[in-house]
Amino acid sequence: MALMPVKDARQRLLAGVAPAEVETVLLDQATGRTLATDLAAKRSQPPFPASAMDGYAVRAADLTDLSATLTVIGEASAGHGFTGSLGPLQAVRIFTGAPMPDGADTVLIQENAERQGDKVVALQGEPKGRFVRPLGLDFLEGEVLLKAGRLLDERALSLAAAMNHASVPARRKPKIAILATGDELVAPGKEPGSDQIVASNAIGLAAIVRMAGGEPVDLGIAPDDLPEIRRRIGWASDADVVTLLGGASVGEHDFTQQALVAEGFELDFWKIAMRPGKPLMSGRMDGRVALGLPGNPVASLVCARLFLLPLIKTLLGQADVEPESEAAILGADLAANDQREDYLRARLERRGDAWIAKPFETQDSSMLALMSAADCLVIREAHAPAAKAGDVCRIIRF
Ligand SMILES: Nc1nc2c(c(=O)[nH]1)N[C@H]1C(S)=C(S)[C@@H](COP(=O)(O)OP(=O)(O)OC[C@H]3O[C@@H](n4cnc5c(N)ncnc54)[C@H](O)[C@@H]3O)O[C@H]1N2
Ligand code: MOO
Repeated sequence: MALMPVKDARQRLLAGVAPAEVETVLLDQATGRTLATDLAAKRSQPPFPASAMDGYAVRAADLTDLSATLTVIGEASAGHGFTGSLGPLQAVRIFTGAPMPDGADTVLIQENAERQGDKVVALQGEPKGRFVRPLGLDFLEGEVLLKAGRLLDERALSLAAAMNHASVPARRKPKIAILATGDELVAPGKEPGSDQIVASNAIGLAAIVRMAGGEPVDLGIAPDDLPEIRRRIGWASDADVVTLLGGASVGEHDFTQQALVAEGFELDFWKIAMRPGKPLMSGRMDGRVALGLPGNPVASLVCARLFLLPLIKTLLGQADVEPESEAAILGADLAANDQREDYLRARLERRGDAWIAKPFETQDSSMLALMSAADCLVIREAHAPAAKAGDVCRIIRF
């Protein structure tokens, strides 16, 4: 049976997924959230023509004759404007950020002025408007500066504050329930039995969810037992996405699919043309998504990056949800590929202007140490012909 191509599977997973609801979030709580609606400036910045330097507010025309002496009639500093008006051959001592006094059009910086008592002499002329920031130089009231779908990072949040928003409309954090399955699993820090290993996938998944702006909901570890897996899926009735780890393959202890269907999810796809990640599965119920990730730890993390991450971004209403890839130079020969699109763990090295991606010789999907040592994934398309070191390839950086 032909396996479903990775791109088709992702398209199907994301089709019809609506963004989560909007909530109002205080700016200092909004880091990493996603803006839900366009945001317009409530004020102009600067709200007045302002000095960009420390010096003297003057009229440029008065500096054409350098023998002229100007009289200092007052002072303007940030937060304390000069209330009067400046006439010919007058100057106001001014500091960075202060409003320009009426009548002044130029700032003479103090390095280019000689002050004696209440008099000041210019050491050089200045063009009109020098060192003056016009009203609205940064932005004008009413301008839409942040678009819906924008990730609220330090730049967006500073701008929202400058626009005089104390809070922003943001998408609710999508709830991503995570259930590990397998008789062999014990939680990190516990003593595994002789046939057991430590469960690692849920920890990595939760990290990806948090970094993407979602809220992980830990459903713990279920044994390979259908009723218990179903019971735990039931705990997640308010989750946007239910993620099951392991049990996705064809073995007699693989219950993921059965459990999801028994809980009312309609299976959308199962098995894709991807390595690692072949047994990936997705289902739907009333707008909620179920994702069955393969148990092999590397497969689980690669699938999370390629499927869960775009899903969370879609739930957050972000625009560019597809995994970002870039060109690099292959650092090793590779054999022709089969029908599964391959995501090879690789090291990245800078050589001159180019990035060289060297896949590890071993690509077993159980090997977390190599996964954590990798800088990127090299993408090998399905049926790609053999490639040589020095060929161009595409990579996804970590
Ligand atoms: N006959 C076939 N066998 C397998 C196929 C196949 O097509 N035909 N596919 C293989 C591929 S590819 C993968 S990937 C695995 C995935 O199988 P499952 O999703 O059913 O995963 P499990 O069997 O439950 O576990 C696989 C492996 O991963 C370990 N594991 C599971 N959960 C965790 C966890 N939370 N943390 C750490 N490690 C975990 C588990 O102990 C197993 O070693 O199937 C192949 N088989
Ligand atoms: O595709 Mo599995 O994910 O080879 O390990």
